[in-house]
Amino acid sequence: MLDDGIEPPSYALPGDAGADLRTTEDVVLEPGARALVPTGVALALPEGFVGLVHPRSGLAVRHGLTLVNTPGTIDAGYRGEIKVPLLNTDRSESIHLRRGDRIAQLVIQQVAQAEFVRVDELPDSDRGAAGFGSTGGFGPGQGGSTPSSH
Ligand SMILES: O=c1ccn([C@H]2C[C@H](O)[C@@H](COP(=O)(O)OP(=O)(O)OP(=O)(O)O)O2)c(=O)[nH]1
Ligand SMILES: [Mg+2]
Repeated sequence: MLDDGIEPPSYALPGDAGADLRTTEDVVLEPGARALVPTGVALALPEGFVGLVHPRSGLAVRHGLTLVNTPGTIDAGYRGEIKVPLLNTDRSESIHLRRGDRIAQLVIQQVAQAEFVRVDELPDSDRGAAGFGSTGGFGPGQGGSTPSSH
């Protein structure tokens, strides 16, 4: 920890995927504003792992708080302080965060590294090159389910 007054990342409940990260600073985010917020945490993740910084859904739903770059990528070799680019998506309410508040969550995963090579052709697949809504969306004419009217 880079800040002894701040709790290390912690899992709120046994089995949780995300360990909560806290802000070391009081922060006020005006509607639409963003701020790079320090967490007081620096890590040495083993090679082959990544830290992904995700928003907390409660703060997202209640206040519109999200991360500009969600999920943020913490490389295994990064030794600096984890910082979180917060964004207040609410159009009218500002968000007031206090030092020690849990602002985001860190999910640690194993990652594969690829070797990228040039080829003339790719092997066939069911999807092929179809994407970007090719299987349908929502609403009339989108090939998906139609929401009930209200
Ligand atoms: O939300 C984030 C995202 C990244 N980082 C740190 C850890 C990460 O290893 C480093 C680089 O992040 P990223 O690769 O996403 O940024 P970049 O713009 O590609 O910078 P770089 O050129 O340093 O890789 O910044 C954070 O502290 N918080
Ligand atoms: Mg990078």
